[in-house]
Amino acid sequence: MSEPNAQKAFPVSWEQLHRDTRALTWRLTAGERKYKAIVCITRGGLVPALIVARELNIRLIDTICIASYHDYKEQGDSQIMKGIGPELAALAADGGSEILLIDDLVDTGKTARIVRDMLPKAHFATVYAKPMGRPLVDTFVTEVSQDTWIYFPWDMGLSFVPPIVS
Ligand SMILES: O=P(O)(O)OC[C@H]1O[C@H](OP(=O)(O)OP(=O)(O)O)[C@H](O)[C@@H]1O
Ligand code: HPA
Ligand SMILES: [Mg+2]
Repeated sequence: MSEPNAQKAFPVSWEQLHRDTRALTWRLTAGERKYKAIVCITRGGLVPALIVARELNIRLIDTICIASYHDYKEQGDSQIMKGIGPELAALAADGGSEILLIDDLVDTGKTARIVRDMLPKAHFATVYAKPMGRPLVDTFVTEVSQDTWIYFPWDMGLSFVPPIVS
């Protein structure tokens, strides 16, 4: 689990996230598997899922709603607020072999473990991964160290930066 005072910061712009998610999609197309539906883990998986769905021309998209970080950077108990819907019941029946699970990142792997238990045969893809969660992900793009905090564009805004030399 990331500490509140992670040593390193890894800020990601909208453009970089778009590029990295496209790179994730290229990796996904390198395999033989074809997917009939995307299940994204809210909320962080929503933006990557949009981009992957557009690139793979998948229009059947569902969510698993999990909240595990209730305060800024502090991990609380995981809470499943919504599972997959009845429309995907047939696809989920064999464990989800034709389902692509998408999240923005794996950190400790706690969220990944929950969704893997729900859909053990689904392909689990994230844009970013930290070492603790990495073994739980099938495909990802960029690994950062465990003591790095990834700042997503929806959590940031433009602000003044003081000069290096003042
Ligand atoms: O590997 P873990 O230690 O479980 O951490 C990874 C999860 O934490 C974040 O979600 P969060 O629960 O903060 O909710 P959010 O997606 O709504 O921001 C992130 O989007 C992943 O889903
Ligand atoms: O590094 C992170 N950044 C943003 N959200 C997160 N949730 C778990 N780890 C992270
Ligand atoms: Mg999340």
